[in-house]
This record gives sequence, C-alpha cells and structure tokens, in this order.
Amino acid sequence: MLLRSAALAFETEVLTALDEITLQAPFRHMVTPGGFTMSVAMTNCGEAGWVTDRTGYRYDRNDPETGRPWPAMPTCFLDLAVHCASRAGYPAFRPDACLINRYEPGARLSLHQDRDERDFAKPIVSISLGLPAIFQFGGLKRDDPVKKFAMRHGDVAVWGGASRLCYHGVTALKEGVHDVLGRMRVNLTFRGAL
Ligand SMILES: O=C(O)CCC(=O)C(=O)O
Ligand SMILES: [Fe+2]
Repeated sequence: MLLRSAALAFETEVLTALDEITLQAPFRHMVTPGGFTMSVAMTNCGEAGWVTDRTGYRYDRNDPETGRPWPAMPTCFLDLAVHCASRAGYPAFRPDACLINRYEPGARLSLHQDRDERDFAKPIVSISLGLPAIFQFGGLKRDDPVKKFAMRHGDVAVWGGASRLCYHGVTALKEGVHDVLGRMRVNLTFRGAL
C-alpha cells in the first residue's frame, strides 16, 4: 500500500530525531558478503540493526563500529510507523528495528527481498524523505516484472502478507537538491526483526 504524504505530519519531529541518531551512529557504507561497498549509506535505531559485512547479513543488537547498542527508537519514529501500519491494515505492528538509508545522487539499491527478519507475518513500513526516487516493486521471483513508483518526500510504502517477500529496489537517485534535506534522500524502513 502506498500512503502518499503520510509522514508529513511527523516531519519536524522525525528530522530532529534523525539528527540525534546519526550523531550517535553515523551513516556508513557497509560491505556486502561478496565484497562490494554499498552505494547507500546506512545506520539503524531500535533494539537491533541490520548490518552486512564479509560474513553475511544479520541483525545485530550492537553497532559494529562502536560495539555499543544502536540508539533507541525515538517515540516519534514509533508513532509514525504504528500510524502508517495501522492505516495499511496492520494495527498490531510494533517495530523493533529501523534501518535508515541515505542515498546521494547516483546511489541505488538493487532488487532484493527483506528476509533477515524473524517473523514474516510482520510488515515492512518504508518512509521516503528528501529527494524523489523510483521504487521498484516486483514479485516473489527476482525476474518477475516490476512496477515503478515515484516516492516523494513524506510518502510511505507498506508491504506485508502475500507481498512480504516481494523483490524491491531503488533505481539510481537523480541529481537534485531538496528544500529540506538538500542533496539526498533518506529512507526509514521499520521492521519486526527479533
Ligand atoms: O529506500 C527504499 O525505498 C527501500 C529500502 C529497502 O528496500 C531496504 O532498506 O531494505
Ligand atoms: Fe528492502
């Protein structure tokens, strides 16, 4: 489900909280198990954070850069995720992890499934902020056809149920400067990881 502008009511609080998180746990470019450095820079908040390194993908309760727990999930993040999940038909969803992605022009995320979470009954709630991006949403097989959606500042996508393991990705971010966030897109994905 695509909820246009659903995050706008939370914008000010969420951007302030984001700044606090990235002071504790700065964005970094992680390395895939195959040895590639990701063009998207990432950090996390919540009880666990998604990480990748040469050993694989996992959720880790600690930030590998500092050895300390990830910053706690701010109340406004939780409120935003619960509000959007509820609108999309998942009123019981309470995320325990939020992966925060930063795209600069040229950065992209190739088609993948979100499958490192424990319970696929819980949806993914994905918030777009800053520069617009093209979100691709496909099927259960990597080569299934994809639909493309322009995601703009404040737009929210929620997928779960039969769509929970659908392949998805983001095409290379176009050059631009956003009024509020400048030369970047930030995406928050809320998950039930543990
Ligand atoms: O940036 C996006 O819109 C999607 C992010 C995503 O698929 C992920 O973090 O797993
Ligand atoms: Fe994903």
